Amino acid sequence: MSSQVDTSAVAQDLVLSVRNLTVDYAVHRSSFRAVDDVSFDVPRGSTVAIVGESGCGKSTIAKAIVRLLTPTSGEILLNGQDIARMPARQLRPLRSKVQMVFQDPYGSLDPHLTAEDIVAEPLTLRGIRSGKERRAEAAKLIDQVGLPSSALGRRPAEFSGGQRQRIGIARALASKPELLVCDEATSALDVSVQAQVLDLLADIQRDRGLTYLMISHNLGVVRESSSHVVVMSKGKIVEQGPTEQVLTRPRDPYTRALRAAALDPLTMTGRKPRELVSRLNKVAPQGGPVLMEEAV
Ligand SMILES: Nc1ncnc2c1ncn2[C@@H]1O[C@H](COP(=O)(O)OP(=O)(O)OP(=O)(O)O)[C@@H](O)[C@H]1O
Repeated sequence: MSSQVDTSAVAQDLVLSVRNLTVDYAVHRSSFRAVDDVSFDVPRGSTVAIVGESGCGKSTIAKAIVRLLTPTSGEILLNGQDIARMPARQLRPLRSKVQMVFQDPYGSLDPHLTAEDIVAEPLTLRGIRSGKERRAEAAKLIDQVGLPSSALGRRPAEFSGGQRQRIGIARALASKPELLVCDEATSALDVSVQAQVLDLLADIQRDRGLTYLMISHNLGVVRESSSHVVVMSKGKIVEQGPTEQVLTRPRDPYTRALRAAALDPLTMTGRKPRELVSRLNKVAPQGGPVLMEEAV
């Protein structure tokens, strides 16, 4: 691992540049390639989305970026510095710069802690340790995500899904990150609540100049929130570019099939028609897992 800074990424003002990323999981005595030679850039202040069917490797990329796992090969340049295989000790001061908002607002918050404690936890990364300062900062963050101050003393079970996701966002903001990785951050929510959370994320981005990497299987969310999109299938990128262009004039047959599936009224009602699945499998790259019906 090199601690050198990549000057081309810095010159282009890329918060994140993922280059030739490959991730293998150990499975029994063998290994499974979940992400295969993936490269994309995330310019400062932008929102880049990664889209693709379940199992295509989206969360694995997210986990590699926040270093919940160490990739097999490739580079993850954060502000030009490769963190892909950086040792924990060196990584610690960079932890505050990248935060993650998880899919499941029910499972990702500690049920025993109050909203104040949850939001205050990452303040340690900024060296904020005094109780008074932590309480004041947590109150500010809770206000920024549109929750009343009375929320501070309540525990996760006392909130709705959308409110819980707001707490998750407040927690993610507490360390003053430069990059938020939102892994299916709205997919557990009702459509109207989903829109409110996306609006909140857009407001926060405007106010703070934050950069987002949005991971979603939902093309509607991708269209709504991102300027660039990376389309993945079976661990590989099949197409990437400006969101509007990729979604309105997809070049790759897989993207076209994904779009057709998203527009299909049967899919929108939650049913998984067999023919759509087989259509997606026909146009997906060779190798990797076969798309299951329930994955559409
Ligand atoms: N710890 C693991 N060990 C072995 N295989 C794994 C592990 N985690 C994920 N995989 C496999 O790697 C592939 C990619 O998984 P990943 O969770 O990244 O997909 P995804 O696109 O995020 O899917 P979803 O949208 O359902 O979350 C899948 O085939 C999955 O079964």
